[in-house]
Amino acid sequence: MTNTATDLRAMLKDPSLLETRAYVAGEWIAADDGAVFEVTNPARGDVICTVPNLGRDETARAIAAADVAMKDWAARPAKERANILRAWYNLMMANQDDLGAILTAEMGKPLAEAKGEVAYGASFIEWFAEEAKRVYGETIPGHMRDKRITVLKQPIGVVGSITPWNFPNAMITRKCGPALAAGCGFVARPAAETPLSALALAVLADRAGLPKGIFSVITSKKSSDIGKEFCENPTVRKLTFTGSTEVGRILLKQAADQVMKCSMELGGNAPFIVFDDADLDAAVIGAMASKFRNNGQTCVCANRIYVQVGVYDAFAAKLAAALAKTKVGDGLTEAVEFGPLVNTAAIDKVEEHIKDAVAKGAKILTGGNRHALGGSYFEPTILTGVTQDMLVAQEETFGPMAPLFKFDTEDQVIGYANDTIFGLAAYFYAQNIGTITRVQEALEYGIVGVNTGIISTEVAPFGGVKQSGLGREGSHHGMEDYLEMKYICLSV
Ligand SMILES: NC(=O)C1=CN([C@@H]2O[C@H](COP(=O)(O)OP(=O)(O)OC[C@H]3O[C@@H](n4cnc5c(N)ncnc54)[C@H](OP(=O)(O)O)[C@@H]3O)[C@@H](O)[C@H]2O)C=CC1
Ligand SMILES: O=C(O)[C@H](O)CS(=O)(=O)O
Repeated sequence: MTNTATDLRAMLKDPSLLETRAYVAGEWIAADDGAVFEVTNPARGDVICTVPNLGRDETARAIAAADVAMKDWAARPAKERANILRAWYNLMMANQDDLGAILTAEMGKPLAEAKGEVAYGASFIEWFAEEAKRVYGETIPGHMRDKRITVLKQPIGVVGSITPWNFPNAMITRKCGPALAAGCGFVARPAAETPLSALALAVLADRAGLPKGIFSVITSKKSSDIGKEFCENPTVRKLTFTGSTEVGRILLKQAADQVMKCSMELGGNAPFIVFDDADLDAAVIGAMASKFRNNGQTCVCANRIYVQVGVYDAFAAKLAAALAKTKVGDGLTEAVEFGPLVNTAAIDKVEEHIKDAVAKGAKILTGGNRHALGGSYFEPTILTGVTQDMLVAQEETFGPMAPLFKFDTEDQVIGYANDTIFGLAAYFYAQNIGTITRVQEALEYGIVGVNTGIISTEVAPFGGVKQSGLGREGSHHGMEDYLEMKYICLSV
């Protein structure tokens, strides 16, 4: 093993996808002041490359270019936009291996999972290429003899986008797909930890024929200045954000000054409930998928696992046995289920939750320590005897730690599950149709998985209630966040 930059370039079929300049107004640029910041590989701790550290001036230029470009882009026939988006989708899938390798290098998720994210991300471009052709208005019977009423759907305008490091490909395409399909201009600011996936998408966007200026990628070490430019620049009509509820609140406050339309995909605290009559083997498969996907660094992952008293011990033993078959390592060089966490700060949160739970009576069934590989690797962990008074019941762990809570009755576990400010995803396993009907209705969440631990798809409306967000992404509903409705009253 040499270093990531050398190994990565050797892996890539198309090394030009490892782009290290920012993409602004259709040009590949450095920062105005020449500043750069490092992009590191969390699996090895080495520096992959540097990218430009852009600020508000470069962001303002990207916004202005998007505004100019969208005049023609929005005026094109929808099928023209659809065809270009479809060409972009085709290029993403044709370069899936390379995009996956770049994603693993900068974020750490194992290569198989990274390639899966590329396909998931591409599916939003494919889906919204089709939705572009179905932005329908309506006519309404007039309220007076001489009145004719129509309703138009028009692109909302230039969109500012801020996304997290945990899905550095799909979180961008889940936003730019509908925005570009609707005819909007789009300025993306990816997380500082993971700019390379966004830049690779821009390389392919250019090749697909997206008009210069309609899509820009702002790389920056800090995001707060970029966020302020998005919120204060009068040309920006929409802010779309995926990340923590804490930052979502900051952005909503900033966006209020211009009464800016916002889409917010925020934090979660997903309950995963196993009833006595559940298919336990299926529930274990679901828990492994939901809890440990992306090393638990997922807003919809199971954060609290509630197991009914009659099957608690059996479920715990089966889950531990399944976990024992998994492998931790560098996702670029070997087939593993667990890579490193994105950084060592992420480990601090996991350790804090474990320490707090054990201090309050929980037991470590497996794992519980930093991994022997060092760096930001952590042992996949299961805790038993977890209770509602522990930190993990109220905060996202965002790491490979499965806390098992015990419950007695349906009413009790619904109360536990809903006792949080979050409302993104929830899951439960049961066979009785009465239980299923009552529980799916009683859970206060935007997404409910019934006898499944994976709910992510481009065809369904993804989003949360309470403090997990505003709006929906994916499905035909996903277009609405990037359209304005215009009511025309014609007097004849
Ligand atoms: N609902 C959903 O679909 C998802 C929700 N999340 C949530 O995100 C969190 C984990 O991701 P994480 O990246 O740590 O979340 P953060 O909220 O810390 O960061 C998300 C993005 O916001 C940027 N950011 C941070 N502070 C500001 C600010 N003041 N103004 C503008 N932008 C800012 C970050 O930039 P930088 O990091 O470069 O500083 C990053 O690009 C978890 O809570 C998770 O639940 C994650 C993915 C999906
Ligand atoms: O970042 C996340 O957690 C994603 O929203 C999860 S998903 O869309 O891949 O389910």
